[in-house]
Amino acid sequence: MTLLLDDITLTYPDGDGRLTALDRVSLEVPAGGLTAVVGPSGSGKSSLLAVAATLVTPDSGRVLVGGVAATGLGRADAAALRREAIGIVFQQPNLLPSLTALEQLEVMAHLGGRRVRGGVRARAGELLDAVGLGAQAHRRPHQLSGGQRQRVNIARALMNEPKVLLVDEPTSALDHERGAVVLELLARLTRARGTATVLVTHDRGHLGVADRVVEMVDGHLGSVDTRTIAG
Ligand SMILES: Nc1ncnc2c1ncn2[C@@H]1O[C@H](COP(=O)(O)OP(=O)(O)OP(=O)(O)O)[C@@H](O)[C@H]1O
Repeated sequence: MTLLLDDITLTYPDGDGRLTALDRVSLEVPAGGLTAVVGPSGSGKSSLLAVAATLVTPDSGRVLVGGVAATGLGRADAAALRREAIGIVFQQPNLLPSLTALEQLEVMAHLGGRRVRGGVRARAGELLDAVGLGAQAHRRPHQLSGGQRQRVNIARALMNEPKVLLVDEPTSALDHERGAVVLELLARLTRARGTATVLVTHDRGHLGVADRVVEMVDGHLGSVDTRTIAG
């Protein structure tokens, strides 16, 4: 199993007590699988992604990335694991304004501190082709549409060949049609590149692209029958 969350409990300080954001949550995502997480506001979806990304340490439970324990690591080891094995796509692309699409990807490889097979530039160009932006490789963010920026964001997250791809509301700034293009792309890349992908989304209209849909309710995770929410 490429991403395994095992019996995760996460609490936050809340006045005199603690608020339980994740209550004994377990989730398995295989290589090449896309799991969508839906659920009401405040149900714990972002907390789940933050724990999977090793950005937040749970009170109890284990996170395994490619069979390697990601919980209980020191700060430096957790940062190295994130750089090498985890790609993160946030809601807002946060591209660097002065860099071209190609350069946004190249920077990631240098931050990763390792040689990318076939050369950094070649890989960046290949990923931009894969997200349909080969012709826009030399444009800066202000010369791209919102959907195109989000596609650069996804390509950038894949630059260091992560095992796990964590994606938070990638379509929130896009209309339905452009959102559909981004999610179909995500599903295709997940299968082609064998990432274990977790997608948090409010948008139930596009869940057909997922292999599996789970629902967070009040910190608990349950399965959803996609046939009941398709369309
Ligand atoms: N840093 C924090 N400190 C205290 N409480 C927090 C913190 N972050 C989140 N929470 C609380 O934990 C619960 C889960 O929040 P979380 O952000 O994971 O939900 P969500 O499902 O992602 O919500 P949304 O869809 O609105 O983004 C909420 O009750 C929230 O208020």
